[in-house]
Amino acid sequence: MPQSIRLAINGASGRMGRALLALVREDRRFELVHALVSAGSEHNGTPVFGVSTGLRYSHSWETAPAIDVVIDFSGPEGLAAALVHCTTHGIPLVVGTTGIDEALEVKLAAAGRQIALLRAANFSLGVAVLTRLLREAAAALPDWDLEIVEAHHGRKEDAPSGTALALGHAAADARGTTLAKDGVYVREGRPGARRSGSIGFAVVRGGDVVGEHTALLLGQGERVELSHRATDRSIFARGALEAGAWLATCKPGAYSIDDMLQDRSRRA
Ligand SMILES: NC(=O)C1=CN([C@@H]2O[C@H](COP(=O)(O)OP(=O)(O)OC[C@H]3O[C@@H](n4cnc5c(N)ncnc54)[C@H](OP(=O)(O)O)[C@@H]3O)[C@@H](O)[C@H]2O)C=CC1
Ligand SMILES: O=C(O)C1=N[C@H](C(=O)O)C[C@H](O)C1
Repeated sequence: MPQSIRLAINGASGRMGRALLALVREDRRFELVHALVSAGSEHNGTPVFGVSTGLRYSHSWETAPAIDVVIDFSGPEGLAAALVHCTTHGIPLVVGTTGIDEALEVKLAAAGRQIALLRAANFSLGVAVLTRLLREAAAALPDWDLEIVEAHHGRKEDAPSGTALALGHAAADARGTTLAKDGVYVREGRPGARRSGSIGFAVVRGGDVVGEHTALLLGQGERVELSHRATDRSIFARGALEAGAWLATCKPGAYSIDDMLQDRSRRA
């Protein structure tokens, strides 16, 4: 049997981190060698899988052992630190964190020229298909109004979600425009009539909603609704692990989920 992939999870104590730990424990492709949390975390130094395995949560990259791939679901600050470690040591990095600002975007673009880096705002297969369907619908119905509505749990920190923005970028691209030009994120007071060609975003936050996205294509007398509803975080974790196993075999470069799916179907 080939050697297992030495995996580090950045953000290991979070909602996504816990979903990953539950799967990794049963996945013989991987050996979890480092589980990172924030410097102030209550989990720091405590056992990850119970005392018998010896692995403890850590806030330090300096004490990291040899790693074959890092999966990050930590947030922008944690991701910035992971980027430094991965680019310094040439380690492939899977990025799930969303809500990334311009400065970090620039660093990510640079890192994608040095290491194998795969980013996805959403690791579910259903959202990959939804994105393709939306591209097609947005291009086929160029004059219809387009609005993207998303809903998430009340603890989510960024808005609109990374997935909503990725859907918006895909639709804008299919219509030959950009979100910088046509995205509308706030409507309040008397914003006036809807500007033709704009792409609007609406955000719902509350409860334990895992993640829901709907693209509304609104015509006169009819509409198309394309929706995806995640009901279990393990779908994102499973997708991220597939990405990690694949990325560990890749040369440096910036990759997407579509790159992985195409490469795997070519090899099959
Ligand atoms: N691409 C996708 O498919 C998905 C993306 N996401 C995105 O993933 C990110 C995380 O989401 P979620 O798990 O819900 O968030 P949580 O807040 O539940 O988890 C964040 C985790 O990151 C840790 N952390 C915070 N700061 C640092 C740091 N500086 N270094 C290392 N670890 C750190 C926290 O540790 P502690 O609190 O113990 O200090 C915690 O374990 C978000 O950006 C979210 O939008 C979420 C789901 C799916
Ligand atoms: O924070 C979350 O929970 C999620 N974040 C991602 C996003 O911002 O799109 C993906 C998923 O919807 C869950």
